[in-house]
Amino acid sequence: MSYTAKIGPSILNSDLACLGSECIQMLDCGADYLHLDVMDGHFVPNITFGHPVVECLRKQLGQGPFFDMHMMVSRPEQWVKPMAAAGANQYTFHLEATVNAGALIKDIRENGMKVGLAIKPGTTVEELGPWAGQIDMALVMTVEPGFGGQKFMEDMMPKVNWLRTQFPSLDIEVDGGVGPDTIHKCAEAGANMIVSGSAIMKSDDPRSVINLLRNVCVEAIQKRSLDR
Ligand SMILES: O=C(CO)[C@@H](O)[C@H](O)COP(=O)(O)O
Ligand SMILES: [Fe+2]
Repeated sequence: MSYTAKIGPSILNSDLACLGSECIQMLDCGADYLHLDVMDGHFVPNITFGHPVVECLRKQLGQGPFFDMHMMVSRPEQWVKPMAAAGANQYTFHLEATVNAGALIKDIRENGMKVGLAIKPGTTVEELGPWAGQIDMALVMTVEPGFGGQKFMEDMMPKVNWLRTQFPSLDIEVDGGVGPDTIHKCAEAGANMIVSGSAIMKSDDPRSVINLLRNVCVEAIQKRSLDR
């Protein structure tokens, strides 16, 4: 068991006019990484930002913070090089958005980034399975991608459980509606990379929320290791 609990705030619902300082606040509050949601208005019915913003963030924040790019875009192949040049660390693309996941995985690696592979709620985890040995992280969406602040879909947990059983060392991320009320389900199922947007951003005490999410995850990881 080589994975650890990591909390990645999603800055989608933050004040995007102050993106840099919002990210710095999250890191100061103990975030392990930043989950940056890229939407193209085509793969999802919303638009956010692209690699020029990521480049500015990297300049402002320095080399330290880990940027997990959640690419909710129709042609993920198109943005690999620009995102790598902008300073992205991990390129998480959607399985539904490509016809050649193998070539894309190779390209992401050749451009020096880690590989994340995401599935929407309607995609079965068995479709992701064949790629799991070639990626760094699997992202199980727990809402329909496109917007922050939606209700957590508990019926996605069997996917997480299946992945944890089949791939004991894989980083498994959950994203959508995750906060203090839903973290236990995610942690018990085996998720270790926790994306949380509104629950952290809207809290008066983001540090406590981040700590709570991490503690629940750490406990679940310890319990799983004792049960083995
Ligand atoms: O990718 C997405 C939405 O498509 C997420 O990263 C959300 O932005 C997370 O926000 P909450 O659901 O936690 O508010
Ligand atoms: Fe996301």
